Amino acid sequence: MRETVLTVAGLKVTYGKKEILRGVDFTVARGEVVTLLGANGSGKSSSLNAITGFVKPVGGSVTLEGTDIAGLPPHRTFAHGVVQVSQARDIFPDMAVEDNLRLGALLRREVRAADELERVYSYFPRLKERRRQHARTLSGGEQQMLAVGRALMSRPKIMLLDEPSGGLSPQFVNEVAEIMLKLKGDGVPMLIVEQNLHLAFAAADRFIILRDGEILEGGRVDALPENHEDIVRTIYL
Ligand SMILES: Nc1ncnc2c1ncn2[C@@H]1O[C@H](COP(=O)(O)OP(=O)(O)OP(=O)(O)O)[C@@H](O)[C@H]1O
Repeated sequence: MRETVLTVAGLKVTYGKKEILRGVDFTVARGEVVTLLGANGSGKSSSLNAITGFVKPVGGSVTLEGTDIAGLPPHRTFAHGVVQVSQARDIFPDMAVEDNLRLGALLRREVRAADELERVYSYFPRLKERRRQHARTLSGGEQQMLAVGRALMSRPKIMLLDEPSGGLSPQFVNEVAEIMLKLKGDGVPMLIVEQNLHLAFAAADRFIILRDGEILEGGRVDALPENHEDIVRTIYL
């Protein structure tokens, strides 16, 4: 059994009176990639945001390597080693690629930016070639690389990815799949929310299906049949 990195137990989120997460439980082990699936509005992004601290849960616990981080604000969960890459790819368009990357190492005291830059550039040589360019001059796929690269700069204990394929053309979706496989090969634990099942299953070891803020089903990706029709039906019907 691999050691558990993240344990989410009984996680509850409400917006006003509306219950969005009604007690969600799951774990992510060291080196494991888990994908969180579900129809629109089932609570996938809310789960990530409640772990990172963008949304404060009203119940339950979030434990990172034995430390309860539930309810901490994002800069504190980040300092503990949780990093989220969001759909909006919130990079700074008018800053150079390298300056965007360096921001990723701030707030993580144990991390040396120079070492991490070399590591990120070895992942993404294209970012090294473009390190002096403004981030806005990068292609969509390269901007996604930059967002992931910046997240890696903090040497995260776990990386949360919200729709890494969001808004990208099919050509770039393949690039994102390659990035995720590289990270997985390097043992970075990941929790991925992704509508594109092909992409989600390309990297994930396990899947979890949310419906109306509860876990409906889960299992190992390698135990799924070749065509995913049943899963699609479970998710959307
Ligand atoms: N800040 C907010 N205030 C009020 N309601 C919200 C807020 N954020 C999300 N919701 C609602 O909570 C529910 C769950 O949203 P969430 O974004 O977690 O779902 P999701 O599974 O990620 O959906 P999608 O695939 O559409 O992004 C939705 O009904 C959404 O409208």
